[in-house]
Amino acid sequence: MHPHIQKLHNIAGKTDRLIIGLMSGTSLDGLDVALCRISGQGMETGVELLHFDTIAYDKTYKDKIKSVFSKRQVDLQNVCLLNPWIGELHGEMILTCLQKWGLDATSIDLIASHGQTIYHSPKSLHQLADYSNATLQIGDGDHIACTTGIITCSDFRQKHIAAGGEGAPLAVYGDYLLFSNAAENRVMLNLGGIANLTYLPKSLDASHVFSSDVGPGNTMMDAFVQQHCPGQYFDENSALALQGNVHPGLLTALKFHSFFDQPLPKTTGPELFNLAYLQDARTRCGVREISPADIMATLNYFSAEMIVHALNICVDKLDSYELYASGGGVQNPLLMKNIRSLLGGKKIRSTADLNINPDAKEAVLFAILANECVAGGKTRFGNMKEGIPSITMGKISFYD
Ligand SMILES: Nc1ncnc2c1ncn2[C@@H]1O[C@H](COP(=O)(O)OP(=O)(O)OP(=O)(O)O)[C@@H](O)[C@H]1O
Ligand SMILES: CC(=O)N[C@H]1[C@@H]2OC[C@@H](O2)[C@@H](O)[C@@H]1O[C@H](C)C(=O)O
Repeated sequence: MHPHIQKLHNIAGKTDRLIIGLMSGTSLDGLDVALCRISGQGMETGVELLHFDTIAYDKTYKDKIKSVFSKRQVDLQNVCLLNPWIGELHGEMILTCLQKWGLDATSIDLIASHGQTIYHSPKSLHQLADYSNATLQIGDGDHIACTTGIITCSDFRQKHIAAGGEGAPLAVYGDYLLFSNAAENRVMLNLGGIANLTYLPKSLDASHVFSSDVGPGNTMMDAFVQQHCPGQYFDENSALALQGNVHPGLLTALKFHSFFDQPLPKTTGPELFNLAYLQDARTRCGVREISPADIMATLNYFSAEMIVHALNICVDKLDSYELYASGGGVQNPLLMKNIRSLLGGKKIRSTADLNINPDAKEAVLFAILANECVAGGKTRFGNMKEGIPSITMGKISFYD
């Protein structure tokens, strides 16, 4: 047996594992790095979040990614160069975190790397008969493994597509293992660039778990701020949106898209919800002059309304449920206020109430996917109808 297979076998046999989960999302704000101690597997999974940091991306990084991000026409050499470049950079960022936390790479069992999505194209977007759902994450795992000397599990989304899914949302797998609770129905709402939700029935029946993207979270607001306020990346504390009013005509035009008529589950990304989408809605609503503050107030309300629309479909026949939010959008006060008021004042909890920092949640969930990849795989979701194939995801990279 190759010594590295033996090493993996030993890791799989441990009672708990130190796993670093990485998430670099659609907002391109930074790399989320979550060091987790994970015990058990499946419904017996236990997680302790030992350290969490977001390593902010500098302007150079953002510009490099933006040159290929969610664009149909790109310089292919650029994509080729960025794939190892991001892997090495993410590896170096991990080494920086480990130094800061006073830990040696040899003490870490695994890295779970999401990579950087540069294009997400479910069939509903490309509509090409000869092709299936497709998604592309770069930042290759071999480069992370060789840079850090830590076995790396990466590229989780391809298996999901190979098994008939759309490659997302994957959070549902970890949400189910970590947050399902027999005392209450739960909806986990992640407010990232794209908003998504997971429904966790109190029956704990994996075949009734449900998950879907629902539309834009922050992505259109971020894109508009970046265009309108050079040097700013997002509408900090809703400052711009709070100065404006919702423009009813623009709101109606924004909501008029076939994506919102498609049944759940579905997935999407900035390939659809971008400045061109906004421009198209502005043209269709026919009003030339709308102030930037009104546009931002309208985009904010648009995200909230479409999130609540999907949420209401998802919880339609339930007597009761508790809502737990996570992701950067939790820090957008107007977005939270709009969601709350559209839900009739319902209390919105945070995953902090479940002991997981809402900013760290997605990185932790990828650590759980890696744990399942090496030591789990026994949970049967078994309801392919709902886009959640019963599979183990991730590819293993050794450093030797
Ligand atoms: N103080 C704040 N005020 C307003 N918005 C904020 C604030 N802090 C963070 N955000 C929003 O959160 C975003 C980052 O969210 P997050 O890190 O969850 O996104 P992501 O992981 O890239 O997204 P995704 O889950 O779609 O991949 C920022 O781009 C911004 O829109
Ligand atoms: C293709 C891709 O990267 N999708 C992301 C994105 O960001 C949010 C939403 O769109 C979600 O579907 C997904 O990420 C989370 C982590 C998921 O798969 O659950």
